[in-house]
Amino acid sequence: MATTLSEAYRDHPLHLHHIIPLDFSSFRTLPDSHAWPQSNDDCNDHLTSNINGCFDESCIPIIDLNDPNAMEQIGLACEKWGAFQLRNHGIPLNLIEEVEEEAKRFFSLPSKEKVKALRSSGGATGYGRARISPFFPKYMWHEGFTIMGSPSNDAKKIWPNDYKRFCDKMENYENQMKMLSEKVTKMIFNILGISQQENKWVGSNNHCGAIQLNFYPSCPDPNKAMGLAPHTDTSLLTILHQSQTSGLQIFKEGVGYVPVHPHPNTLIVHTGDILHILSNSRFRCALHRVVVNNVKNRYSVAYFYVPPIDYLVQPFVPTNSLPRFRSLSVKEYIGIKAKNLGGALSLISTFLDDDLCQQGK
Ligand SMILES: C=C1C[C@]23C[C@@]1(O)CC[C@H]2[C@@]12CCC[C@@](C)(C(=O)O1)[C@H]2[C@@H]3C(=O)O
Ligand SMILES: O=C(O)CCC(=O)C(=O)O
Ligand SMILES: [Fe+2]
Repeated sequence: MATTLSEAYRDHPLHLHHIIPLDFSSFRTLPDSHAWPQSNDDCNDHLTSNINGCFDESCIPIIDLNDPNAMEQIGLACEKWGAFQLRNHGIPLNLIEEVEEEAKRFFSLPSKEKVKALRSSGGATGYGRARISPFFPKYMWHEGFTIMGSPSNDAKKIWPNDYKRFCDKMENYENQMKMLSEKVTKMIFNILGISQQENKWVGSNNHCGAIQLNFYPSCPDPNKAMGLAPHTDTSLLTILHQSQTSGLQIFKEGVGYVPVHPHPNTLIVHTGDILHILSNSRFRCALHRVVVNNVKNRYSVAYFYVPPIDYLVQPFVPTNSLPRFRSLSVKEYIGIKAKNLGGALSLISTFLDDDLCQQGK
C-alpha cells in the first residue's frame, strides 16, 4: 500500500517519450512535435495584478501576510480566483535566489548530463517532461525536475562529488515552504470552519510535499508553442516562485487568461484540487498555463503541499448544503487524476454539471 507521494504515482507509469525532454538547444525553428494547433492569442495582456490588493474581475490580488485583514483577503481571493500573490511571506529572499540559481545550474547542463537523472517510467522524481504530457497532442516547451524529500539520489547522478550544495538548498527551501504552507492552510481552515483538532497533520511531518523546478527555454516561435499546458494543481495549495520573466497566466471565467507578471518579493499561491474539494467548491482551483517568449529563458519553482496519502478528502459542508463531491483518499484522487486529468473533479462530483471547478460553484 502506498504511504508516500512517490509510491502513489508508481501505479501510473508513463511511456519514456512522455518523460525525455527535447534537447532544445539544438533547434533554431519550432519542430512540428511542439507546434500547437491553437495560438496563445486568447490572453488578456492588458490585464495584470494590482499592487494594492484588488478584488474586481480583472486583477489577481496581492496580499500582505502582515496585514490584519490578510485572512479575510485570502478567503476572497480563493473564492474569486483560486490564486493570490503573497507579500511579507517570511521566506528569506536569499534562499529563493539560491534555489533559482541551483535550478539554472541544473538546467544549463548539456542534455546528456541531465538525462542521467531522468525520471523512470514508474518514478515520480528526477528530470523530465511534465506529468500531464500524455493528455495533450503536442509536447510542451518545458523541462522539469521533481523533488520529493531529499533529492540526493537524483543529485548524486549529476554531481557525484558535489551534490550537497544542491541538496542543502532544496531541503532548506522545502522546510521553509512547509512552514509557510502550514500558516496559510491554518488561515484557510479557519475561514472554512474546518476543525484544526481533526487536522493535526497540518504542522506535523505527516504531510506530503514536492518541489518542481521548471525551465522554459526561450523559443524560436513562441506564439505556436506552449510552456505548460492548461491544468489545475492536484495539491491542497501550491506556492510558486517565478523568475523575473512573465509567462504564467490564470484563467478567469468570462475574462480569459490573465497574466500574472512577476512582482519582486512576492510568491504566488494556487488553490489546488484538494482544497477545492474540501471547500465543497467554495474555493476555485485555478486553471493555469505558461506561455513562452523568444528573448529570455524562464524558470519557476513550485512547492506542492499535499495532505498525507491516506487522508480522507471530505467536503466540508455548511449547514443546509449538500456535499458536491464524494469523499476519497488523497491516493485515490491522485489515481483518478493520473487517468483523467481535467475530468477528475467531474468524476467524483455528486452533481451532474461537469467542470464545477471552473464555475466555482
Ligand atoms: C505533487 C505533484 C504535483 C504534480 C505531480 C507531482 O507529483 C509532482 C509534479 C507536479 C506537476 C508540476 C507541473 C504541473 C503538473 C500538473 C505536472 O504535470 O507535474 C504538476 C502535478 C500536479 O499538480 O498534479
Ligand atoms: O512556471 C509557472 O509559472 C507555473 C508552474 C506550474 O504551474 C506548476 O509547476 O504546476
Ligand atoms: Fe501548476
